[in-house]
Amino acid sequence: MYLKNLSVINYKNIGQVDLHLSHKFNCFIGKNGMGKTNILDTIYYLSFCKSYFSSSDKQNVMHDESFFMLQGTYQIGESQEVLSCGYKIGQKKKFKREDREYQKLSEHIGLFPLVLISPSDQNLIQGGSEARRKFMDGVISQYNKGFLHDLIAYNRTLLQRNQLLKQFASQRFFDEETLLVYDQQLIHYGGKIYTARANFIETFLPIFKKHYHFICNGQEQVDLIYKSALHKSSYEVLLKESRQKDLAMGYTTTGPHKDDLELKLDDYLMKKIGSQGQNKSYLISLKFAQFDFMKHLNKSTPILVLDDIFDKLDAERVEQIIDLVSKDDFGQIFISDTNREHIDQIFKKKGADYKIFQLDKGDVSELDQQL
Ligand SMILES: Nc1ncnc2c1ncn2[C@@H]1O[C@H](COP(=O)(O)OP(=O)(O)OP(=O)(O)O)[C@@H](O)[C@H]1O
Repeated sequence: MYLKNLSVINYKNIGQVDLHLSHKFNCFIGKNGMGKTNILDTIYYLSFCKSYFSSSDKQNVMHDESFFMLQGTYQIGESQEVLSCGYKIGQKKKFKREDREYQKLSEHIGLFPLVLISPSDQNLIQGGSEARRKFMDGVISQYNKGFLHDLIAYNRTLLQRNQLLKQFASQRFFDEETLLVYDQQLIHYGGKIYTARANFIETFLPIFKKHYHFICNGQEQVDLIYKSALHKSSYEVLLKESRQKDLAMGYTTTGPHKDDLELKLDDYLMKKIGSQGQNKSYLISLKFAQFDFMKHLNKSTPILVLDDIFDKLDAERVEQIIDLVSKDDFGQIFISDTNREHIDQIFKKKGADYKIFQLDKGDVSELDQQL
């Protein structure tokens, strides 16, 4: 599957654009703030029915305009499919596959798989544990349909249990029976979440290591360690042990909602010692492993979107990455960069099929390839 044509009207600073794309590499180059990320975001949007960067659709409409339109024509084997999304400020967005409008946008997720890597993903390494739980849960949800349901049920129960604990504290009473009902539900769903995450990391780790080794040319050792209080005791025991603490604090202090994924580089915490280039290589390897996972599960090669990933990487690592994604394991790739020189040279060397587009204040023009 690949995106053959892309049309955009009024999406952020992109006024009107119609692009015919390469089935392999498409590079968007231009100075800072010209709209490279915005174009990549429209491609993400067509796969996920939302922007990667802004949670409100109103923010995605070009200033002083009232709507945006996106349309993508995908080549899938011998046939073509058109996805389109229209949003008018103040109205519900309309997302269509061919001419059929989705009633539930969740039906669309996963059908046009895509993996995006952006500088904002650094949060996965530098941020708190929530970002890493989200990453694990996001990948698991793509292949384990029951997982999302368990996660939602767990979070809902957690919220209710926390409200109850707060009530106990503020109204100075204690109702063990109700607390135990919530405990039973947390134990049920929490146990499933824990098992799913543990199994996931076991399978994911060797794939991640393989990618990191390739990118850094085998010079550094990496590890991912799933941290959970449930390693030591059952959730039932943990909840009993922490009850007094929970009552004092007014919230649930232990459980899978506190899990983390420790990211290690040569036995040290990545967050503490990673250079900017190592951080980037780490992030790319995590996302490439996610790509492998999705490809295997969907039996369809995801589109890969690389937003500004080469900055801070040395020439050797850039070449290793391009080498890797040039292989047939990867399908269509979108890249943004401020500098065309190395991109042209590397693709020439690889003999890859590619197109280069120049972004200038939201206008896009296709450039001739350099000889
Ligand atoms: N709703 C909007 N309407 C008009 N312009 C917008 C809107 N939202 C964002 N912009 C503009 O989009 C530009 C940023 O575009 P983008 O993030 O795609 O840049 P970029 O080319 O990726 O830059 P960099 O190389 O710095 O990452 C900014 O100039 C910003 O003002």
